[in-house]
Amino acid sequence: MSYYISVQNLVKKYGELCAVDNLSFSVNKGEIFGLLGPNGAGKSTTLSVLTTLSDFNKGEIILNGLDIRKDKMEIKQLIGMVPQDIAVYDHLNALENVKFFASLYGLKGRQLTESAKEALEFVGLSDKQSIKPKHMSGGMKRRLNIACGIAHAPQLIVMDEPTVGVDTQSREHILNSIKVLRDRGATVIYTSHYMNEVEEICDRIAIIDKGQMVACGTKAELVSLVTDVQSVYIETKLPIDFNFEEFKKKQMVMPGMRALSLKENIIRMDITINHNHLSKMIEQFLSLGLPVININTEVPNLDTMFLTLTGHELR
Ligand SMILES: Nc1ncnc2c1ncn2[C@@H]1O[C@H](COP(=O)(O)OP(=O)(O)OP(=O)(O)O)[C@@H](O)[C@H]1O
Repeated sequence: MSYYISVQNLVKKYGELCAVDNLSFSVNKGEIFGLLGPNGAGKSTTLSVLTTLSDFNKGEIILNGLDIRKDKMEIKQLIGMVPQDIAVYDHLNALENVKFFASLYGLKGRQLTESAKEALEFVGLSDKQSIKPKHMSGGMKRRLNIACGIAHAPQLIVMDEPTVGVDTQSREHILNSIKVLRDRGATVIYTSHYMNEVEEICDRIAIIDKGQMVACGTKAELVSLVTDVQSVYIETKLPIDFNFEEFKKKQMVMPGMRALSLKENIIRMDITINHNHLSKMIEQFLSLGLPVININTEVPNLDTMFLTLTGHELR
């Protein structure tokens, strides 16, 4: 299988400090690929190497069939970078800012203006074209930062913590926009230390810590590295003569069932993820005359996974 991006044994040092330590991963075309890790894990450094902004000590990076050491200029043209620190000019208004960045990629004249306006519309700032960044909220500035990185319609969009310090509305807007960019065919690399964001939008996730790869895969694949069991809580109304031990004996023969327990009117079932057939469980409850009042599923999250694999919390 050929990947859109292949990073092999990447090493990047700052003096004695090895910020990226023999990192390897691949990104498919058209996916949102998340780089997740605590502060100082090496995410920004990896992005700055990938976007050709920094050199590296060892390793091989192939992007769209091009070698990053040999084909830097061609690779630059494919990329749109949304940096962690907002990089817009205070003396330019929103439209002028976006036009400035898009012009660096060769856009000119009417095409430049149209692309810049489209990018502003895309991030929900079309009515703010003539506003300067200093008169914008943090969330608006973040969205302008994104417009500046995408106006030239790059194949690869690299976003370094694009939601830091934004209000909920802007955050939702940004996350939805990223999915739309992916659905339009762009490949997105997204870094964050917000676990829930990465879980929500990324197709695959690489978890890095101290410059090294901890694990890489879809959320389900990552979670399955540490556990294959999830808990299902079914709230019911138990008859006075309900015999839990008998009920348990019957349920335990179900494929994948690991444990059952009862607390008040809630029955907890620990079942392997690939055997979690909710409809069958509901049928069984109903056939025994037990109404299903509420169902909750506790899926192990990436927090648990990170803690289990590294021995410390993500933050
Ligand atoms: N220009 C630099 N010179 C020296 N050390 C650096 C430089 N940039 C980063 N580092 C160090 O390299 C390590 C990795 O930093 P990096 O910024 O890549 O991590 P990160 O995962 O992006 O963290 P954050 O989430 O805080 O941005 C850290 O120990 C950091 O202090």
